Amino acid sequence: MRLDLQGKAFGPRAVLGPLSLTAGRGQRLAVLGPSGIGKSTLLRIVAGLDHAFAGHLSGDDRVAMVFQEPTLLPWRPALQNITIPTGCDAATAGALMAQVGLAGREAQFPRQLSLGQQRRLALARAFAARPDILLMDEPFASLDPDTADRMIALTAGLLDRSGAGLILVTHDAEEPARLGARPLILSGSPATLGPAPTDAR
Ligand SMILES: Nc1ncnc2c1ncn2[C@@H]1O[C@H](COP(=O)(O)OP(=O)(O)OP(=O)(O)O)[C@@H](O)[C@H]1O
Repeated sequence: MRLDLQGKAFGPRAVLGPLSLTAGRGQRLAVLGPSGIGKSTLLRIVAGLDHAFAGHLSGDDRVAMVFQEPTLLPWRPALQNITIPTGCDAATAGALMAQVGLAGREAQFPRQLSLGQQRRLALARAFAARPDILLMDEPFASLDPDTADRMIALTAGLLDRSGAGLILVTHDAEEPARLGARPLILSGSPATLGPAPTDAR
């Protein structure tokens, strides 16, 4: 995947300036920056969810997105929350549920799961789509520290096993290292991408 962005505006407001970003299998990147700088906007462009920008997105990598909110189907049991959106078979979905510690909960509905369990289900669903690049938008925010730790470890393990690349959007300066991701900072107005200060030393 390669994004050559000339600019992205919402109405008269230029949010993102010229920047380039490349990602692929096995490559892990993290995009950091203050609230409102344009991190989610950048990720939505990379995901192909926002086409209203000046520039060019190329590559045929398969992407899967994990949002901060689990965005599950409330009236479908956990297993079908994986099989329906991704088209994967029940055995694959069940194996992924086991890998994220949800074995035995296949028939439960999202409201019967804790927030941490719902997030893990959303993580399993993302990997069921067999992505070349996993896109994550603040996936560990508003979890208690132990639950966040567990989810970070699960994500790292699933990335290792699948070989998928990662673009992580986060506020947390420690998460990139914990996932082995190269930190990039979004800054300025309109915002552009640069290496994190520790990277530049
Ligand atoms: N659909 C939209 N219409 C108009 N403005 C928008 C839209 N989406 C985002 N913006 C604006 O673009 C800017 C960047 O938003 P974005 O959500 O990408 O920032 P962010 O860095 O992800 O913020 P946060 O860390 O708080 O999630 C913000 O000023 C926001 O208000």
